[in-house]
Amino acid sequence: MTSVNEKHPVPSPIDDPTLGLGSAEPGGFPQVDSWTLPAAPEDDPYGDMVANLRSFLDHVAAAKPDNATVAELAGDLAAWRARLAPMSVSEREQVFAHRTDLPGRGQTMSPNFAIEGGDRDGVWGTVTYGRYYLGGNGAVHGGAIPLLFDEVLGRLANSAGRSPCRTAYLHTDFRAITPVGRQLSVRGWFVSEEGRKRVVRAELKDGDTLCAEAEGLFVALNPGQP
Ligand SMILES: CCCCCCCCCCCC(=O)SCCNC(=O)CCNC(=O)[C@H](O)C(C)(C)COP(=O)(O)OP(=O)(O)OC[C@H]1O[C@@H](n2cnc3c(N)ncnc32)[C@H](O)[C@@H]1OP(=O)(O)O
Repeated sequence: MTSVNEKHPVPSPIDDPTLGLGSAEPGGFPQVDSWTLPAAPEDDPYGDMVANLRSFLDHVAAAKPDNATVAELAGDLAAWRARLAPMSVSEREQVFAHRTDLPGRGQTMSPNFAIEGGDRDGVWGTVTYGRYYLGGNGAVHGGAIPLLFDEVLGRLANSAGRSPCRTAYLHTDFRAITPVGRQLSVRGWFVSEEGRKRVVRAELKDGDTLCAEAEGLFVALNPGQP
């Protein structure tokens, strides 16, 4: 299946052979061993590219471009898609979301969580939601907040030499609107760890205002579980 756009047909992800994931990997994603993150190298084109990609998405969301600009952009994007398609690799080899030394883990799907510190029991840092995450009337989209919590708590629950685990539930309470374009503080901490079950909580604050809080249960994977 392709898009209706004649000039730059876009294959559906289902039909695009360059987007295959490679072989399934029991045990899930690579582990995060510690919050003591290595410093990103000074000359880091990947980090630079991801930062620009995030900013690009914010500008796409904020702009009201004329048709000529939109057509030119569509052409540029189509050219980049064609250039990247032959470079597609398996999940284990991909760079996107595997750069734990970069803010936001070097990806653009979840909000740009910048870690300030952490230990075996907790993690803290900041996040600034760009215009891309706008739900309406200055507030962040409600779905983008659990996305942040899953990222923060998922990393915490998988950290410090713990075995890989997955989110079983993630309960979010929205206490006040979460503003777009402000630096917010984020904190996640362990509540309990019993057998395979890891209960963790997190909060998102704008200054002293509690915007949202969450509790997650992460269950350690048994051998062979995807
Ligand atoms: C560089 C890379 C960085 C890596 C950094 C990565 C950061 C991002 C991390 C993102 C993490 C994700 O989003 S992971 C993706 C979203 N999650 C998923 O896709 C998970 C889908 N669900 C599952 O696969 C499964 O349901 C599991 C594995 C969670 C659990 O299944 P299971 O293994 O069969 O275990 P099961 O016996 O059911 O449950 C074990 C115990 O947990 C309890 N339990 C299980 N589910 C629940 C529940 N929803 N609510 C209450 N309790 C529950 C059971 O009652 C039981 O308690 P008791 O009887 O023992 O007392």
